Amino acid sequence: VIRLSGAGCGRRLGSARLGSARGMGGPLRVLVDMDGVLADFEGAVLRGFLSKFLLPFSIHFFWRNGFWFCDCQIKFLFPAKVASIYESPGFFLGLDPIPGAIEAMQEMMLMQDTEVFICTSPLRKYEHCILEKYKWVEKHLGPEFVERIILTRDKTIVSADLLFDDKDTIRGLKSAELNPSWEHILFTCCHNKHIQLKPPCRRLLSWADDWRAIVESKRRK
Ligand SMILES: Cc1cn([C@H]2C[C@H](OP(=O)(O)O)[C@@H](CO)O2)c(=O)[nH]c1=O
Ligand SMILES: [Mg+2]
Repeated sequence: VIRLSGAGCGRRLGSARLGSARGMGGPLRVLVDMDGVLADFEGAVLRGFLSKFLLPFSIHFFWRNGFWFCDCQIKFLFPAKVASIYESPGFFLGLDPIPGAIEAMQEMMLMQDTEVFICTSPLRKYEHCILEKYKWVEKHLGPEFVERIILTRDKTIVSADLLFDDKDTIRGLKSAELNPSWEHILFTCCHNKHIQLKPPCRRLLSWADDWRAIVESKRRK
């Protein structure tokens, strides 16, 4: 294993491993984040906030006149109210799939020499989150994907070649791996689209973007 150090994408470059993330052999391993990549967390927060906390007419007025509140603003302005939305029963199960996500996962699952896992973190207040994430996967992707869920608060310790995740900085716990084995591909979401990535960090604009080229780029030369 040749360890490269270097910053980027909010994490240090992982080790440049010969072959795939597991040494010379084995299929290419792809981790796909759930919220913000497969399931539309941000859209549900925004809709939930608007329906639950009727915006005063004035904000509606601004709303109608183009002064949009995006989820980042409402999260900043009303954190407790926003938390009450995503901590409520049914929130995670009710999330809409991100456009193209289901089709992409089904295709990735069938790719030669490739294995895909859903790598997702639970909320600290996990009562509803965990079961509903599993139910969501079964509902939208089927039982074979439920077998492929990796639930962790620390994604840095999971060994893989690629991680598609909407978080700009993937932090682990105290024992976090400073050089995760995977390359983090930033999946574009409303909260990260303004971020200028430093090369060689890469971004996937949506599932309509060329995710297949990114996967193929990791195959052993
Ligand atoms: C609080 C919060 C959580 N989440 C998601 C991220 C994690 O899921 P995932 O790892 O699938 O992206 C989960 C726990 O933090 O909730 C958001 O996407 N936005 C938020 O504002
Ligand atoms: Mg996410």
